[in-house]
Amino acid sequence: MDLKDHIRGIPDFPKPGILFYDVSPLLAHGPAWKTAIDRLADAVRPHRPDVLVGIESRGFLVAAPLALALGIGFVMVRKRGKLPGDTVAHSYDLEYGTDTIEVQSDAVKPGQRVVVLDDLLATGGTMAAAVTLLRRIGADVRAAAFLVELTFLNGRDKLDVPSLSLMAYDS
Ligand SMILES: O=P(O)(O)OC[C@H]1O[C@H](OP(=O)(O)OP(=O)(O)O)[C@H](O)[C@@H]1O
Ligand SMILES: Nc1ncnc2[nH]cnc12
Repeated sequence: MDLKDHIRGIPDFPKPGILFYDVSPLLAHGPAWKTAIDRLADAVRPHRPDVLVGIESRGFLVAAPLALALGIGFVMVRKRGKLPGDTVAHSYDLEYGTDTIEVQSDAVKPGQRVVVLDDLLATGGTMAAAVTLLRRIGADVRAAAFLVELTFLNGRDKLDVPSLSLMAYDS
């Protein structure tokens, strides 16, 4: 099955000049979505994660079912101000703006092996910020994984962990 058949490119969203890669059709198609999670499970399993981390919000859609498929726990990295209790935060640049993400300080036990999930790798700013945060709370970050990678933005150059993606676009 070609998963790219279920990704839609929408020009000029959220601002002129950006081609938005929309994963909604993939999520809405049961067999394609199951295939995507199965393929990610096969790619992520060799990294032997103790826990998966998802980045709000589209990263949650990937990490939660994948954690269930692998039989391991799921931890949330959220946008600023959403998580209760003691948190650590990190700000970063996006392809179309800036943002801040947070994680609860006790979300991961020191030395736990984690793989971080997001729907899409663009400039890499979001994932690099998540890796920084997770290390600050003691995580052993083993890999980053995505449904879609925009290779022309060279996001993986910002990451010092192995980066896995199911679909790559070069423009
Ligand atoms: O590699 P980068 O340039 O950092 O961009 C990728 C990030 O941008 C999108 O999230 P967005 O902040 O738009 O939020 P959303 O998941 O809530 O839609 C996407 O889901 C990634 O998290
Ligand atoms: N071009 C893009 N399409 C979809 N999500 C994105 N997140 C950052 N850049 C994006």
